Order: sequence, then C-alpha cells, then structure tokens
Amino acid sequence: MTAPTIVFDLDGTLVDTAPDLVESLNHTIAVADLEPVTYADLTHLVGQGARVMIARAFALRGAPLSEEELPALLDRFIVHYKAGMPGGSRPFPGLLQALNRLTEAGFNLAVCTNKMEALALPLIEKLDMTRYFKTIAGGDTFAVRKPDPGHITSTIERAGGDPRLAVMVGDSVNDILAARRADIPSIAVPFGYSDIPVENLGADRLIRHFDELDAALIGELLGPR
Ligand SMILES: O=C(O)COP(=O)(O)O
Ligand SMILES: [Mg+2]
Repeated sequence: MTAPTIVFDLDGTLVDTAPDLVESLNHTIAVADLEPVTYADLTHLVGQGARVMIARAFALRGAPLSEEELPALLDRFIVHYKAGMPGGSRPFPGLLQALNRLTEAGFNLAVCTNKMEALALPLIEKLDMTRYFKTIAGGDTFAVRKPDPGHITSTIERAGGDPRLAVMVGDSVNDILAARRADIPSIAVPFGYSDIPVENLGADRLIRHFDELDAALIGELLGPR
C-alpha cells in the first residue's frame, strides 16, 4: 500500500529564510536607489517567488518597473542569494527531529515551494536536508504553482505518492488554499511569513512547534483507513 505523503512548503515553513531574502532583495533594489525593505514588509512581498517579490518591492516603493528591466534584476537577486547560501537561513526549531520521526514512521516526505527550483535545491542541500525528501518541486517545476492545486498534486505524484493520502504543511494562504482546492488536509504553522493571521487561513490544524507534528496528527487528518 502507498505510504501517506507529507508535503512541506519551504520559505517560512521548513526554513527561516527571511534574513537572507531581505538582504538579497535589498541588494537587488539598491541598483534602482530604492529604500531598503524590512522584515515586516517581507510578509507582503514573499510567496510567489523572487521575480514577483522584486516587482512587489518596486510597487511598495512606488517606483516604476518595466518588464524589460525584470530579468537583469532577477539575475542580480539569484547571484547574490546563491552566493550567500545558506547565510543565516536555518530550519525551524524541532524540524530535523520531526523529519527523522516521520521518516522512521514510513511517511513519504516532499517539498512544494514557489521558490524557483534553482534556489530551493541548493538551499536544502546546503542545510543537509535533501536526503529527507522524495522530491523537491519549485515554483517553476511544473506549468502551475501554488495556490494552483496542481502544484501540490504533481509534487505528490512525483514523490510516488497518492494525492488522496497526503497532508500539506505550510505558512501562507498559497499553501492552505492550494491544499483545499486539491482536497488535501492542511496544517498551518504560525512562525512563517503570512500577512493574514494563520488562524484565518482555513487550515485543518494549527501547530505551534514541529514537536506537535507526528504520526498521530497525520493519522487524525487522514481519518480511519
Ligand atoms: O519564495 C517564495 O516566494 C515562496 O516560497 P514558499 O512557497 O516556499 O513559501
Ligand atoms: Mg512559505
């Protein structure tokens, strides 16, 4: 029988990437003389990958940005962000213990992030976490990305799992909405970068710490089998 799959979001769920995202974003927008963004701004900027984050930073500062300028800015971001990896980014407390616990319990683990694959893969590798995941799907891996349910279901299929036997863990509306649209139960974490209070995301469960993520909770969400 297929093992249940647990799908994790990356930024703000598995890894606290905010300091490095802010730093590389500010390095990027400095070429246009924009005032640096803050950690508090990030919750409104992050979620749809680096390209959208840069465009949103320009909008936040009321600065014009043409389509033609974006590729060079995106390159600037990618080069800076990759060079600093893993920087100050660290797994959230209790994550590694949870990944070990869930792996030992026989679950398939996967990552579904809107971060581009070329950034997600090396970040997870530098944090020595690649081995935990059957697959790591980025925002540009498939034709669609969160909140499109196809991003999650394709990730599960690529991990050899079954979307009818899966749970999504995430920090933002993209994750919880995509899961709901895919009819997949979801767990929200409050330590990420949501501009909506996590209680209002509509997740099936809320955990405050990864210590709470165990086989019993997954079993409750998947119901009697
Ligand atoms: O990098 C982003 O914009 C979002 O990434 P996430 O989907 O892992 O939260
Ligand atoms: Mg996230």
